[in-house]
Amino acid sequence: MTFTERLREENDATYQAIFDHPYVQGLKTGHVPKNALVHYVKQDFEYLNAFMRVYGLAISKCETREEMSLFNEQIGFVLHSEIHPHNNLCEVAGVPYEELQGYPLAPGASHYISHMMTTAQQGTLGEIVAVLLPCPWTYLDIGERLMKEAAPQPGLHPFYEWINFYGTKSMEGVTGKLRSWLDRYAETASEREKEKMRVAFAKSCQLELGFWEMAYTVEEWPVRDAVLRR
Ligand SMILES: Cc1ncc(C[n+]2csc(CCO)c2C)c(N)n1
Repeated sequence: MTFTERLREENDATYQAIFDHPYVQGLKTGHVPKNALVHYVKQDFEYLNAFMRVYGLAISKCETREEMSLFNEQIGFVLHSEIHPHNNLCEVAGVPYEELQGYPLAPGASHYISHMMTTAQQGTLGEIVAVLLPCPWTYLDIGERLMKEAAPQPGLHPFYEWINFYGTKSMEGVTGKLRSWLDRYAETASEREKEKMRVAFAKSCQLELGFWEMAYTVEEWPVRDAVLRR
């Protein structure tokens, strides 16, 4: 069993809980409350900014052009392609994308980003890939299962674009590349480093679940007005 196969197996219950989450089930049936769509896009816009910064920190630790190229490619993908699924959710919510940018992070999103940033600042490249991998991998899992179970048709299913984006080749490509790099890093990592990779990966899986919950419950800080909009 490869290192990443083991990670997938160890976190199977979390993957399943993500798929069963009412937000994801709503994407399947085509019914997600408007305020949950809006909150998700606001938070995810900021999450993607943080994700690119983490790739930037990863580049600062690369020793080869091949590694630099992998992370550089991914920054381009987030910048230019991840806007499509966001646009789909905005269209269903009936709110322009531009209105959902620049909001403060809600607790769940903040927690996830802090976990990624801390790992990026303190960890090895292997730990950084481990912290990032659940992001494409849990979305690929959701996308593939929704493609099968909802079999969405263009023009008929409101979330066709979203499901199609995450359930097809490009997500498989990103996930496969990050997995093969992580498997490679694990081959030469010490037991202690591998343990850190396992913890980083497991926490990110849990925080992915937390992100859906944050969006579904429209989670805010306890004293809302005390957190200023940037
Ligand atoms: C909370 C959250 N988790 C995962 C994704 C999906 N995603 C974000 S960046 C990226 C590309 C990785 O290089 C992918 C697949 C998301 N949008 N929001």
